[in-house]
Amino acid sequence: MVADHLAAGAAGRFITFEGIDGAGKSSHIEALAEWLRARGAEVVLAREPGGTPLAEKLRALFLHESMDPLTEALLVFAARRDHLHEVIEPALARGAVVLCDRFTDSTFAYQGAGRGFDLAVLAQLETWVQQGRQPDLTLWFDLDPTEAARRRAAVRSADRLEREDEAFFARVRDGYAQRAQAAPARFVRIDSAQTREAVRADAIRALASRDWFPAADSNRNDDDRRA
Ligand SMILES: Nc1ncnc2c1ncn2[C@@H]1O[C@H](COP(=O)(O)OP(=O)(O)O)[C@@H](O)[C@H]1O
Ligand SMILES: Cc1cn([C@H]2C[C@H](O)[C@@H](COP(=O)(O)OP(=O)(O)O)O2)c(=O)[nH]c1=O
Repeated sequence: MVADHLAAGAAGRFITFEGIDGAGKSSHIEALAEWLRARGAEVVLAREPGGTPLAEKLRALFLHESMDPLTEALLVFAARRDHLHEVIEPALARGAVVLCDRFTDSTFAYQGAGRGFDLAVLAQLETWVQQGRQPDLTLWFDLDPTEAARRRAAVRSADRLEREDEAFFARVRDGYAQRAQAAPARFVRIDSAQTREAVRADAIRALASRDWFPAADSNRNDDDRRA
């Protein structure tokens, strides 16, 4: 059970990456993982929907089959439940840093704000599935939908959600803004219209500002430093 891990006192950090498709979040996850490893962290890379064999099967259904918004929500939360149980909670319990490409803010933004699905039902599913688990930090890569569509078109063919129009992505973006406003201590907004280098620097600054990850040198004890 998820709750068993929580009861054991999870020591790790759970960091999520959010934004509309094409905003640039996936481009920076590996660099942030390297930054964390340089500070001695065990890093677990994850994505949603997906991250376990079962959740990856649900991801394939979710991305390629038509379905109504409740079915979408149930599928992503089913995948999330398996992912939490099999990967995220055990990793946090052993002190790892989990970097997850999308999590429940995506559900509120896409199924809630984008599709117009009932936010109260999503909140109920969130409670059942997560049992109190929330990200410690969420990096929101924020980009204008027109520019995001341009970036996507340059590099990949669209899946079912990416074929939605710009009005849909404008609503999804508003959905993120609402989630950020409701949880300002957890969210850091990153201006993704900047160059890749500037976006990466902002993302690293957001991690560094938390004081959770001391530089490798400061892990040494005083005797080491005097030597
Ligand atoms: N700051 C940036 N400026 C211009 N292009 C970018 C920037 N960041 C990412 N890209 C490009 O935009 C595309 C989408 O980026 P990606 O990281 O896959 O977005 P996401 O994971 O948010 O959907 C990729 O081709 C990527 O190289
Ligand atoms: C996690 C999640 C993703 N999604 C959507 C957002 C994306 O369009 C799609 C797959 O996410 P992702 O693999 O992150 O796509 P990308 O690399 O293009 O950002 O699933 C939801 O609609 N609800 C959710 O709860």
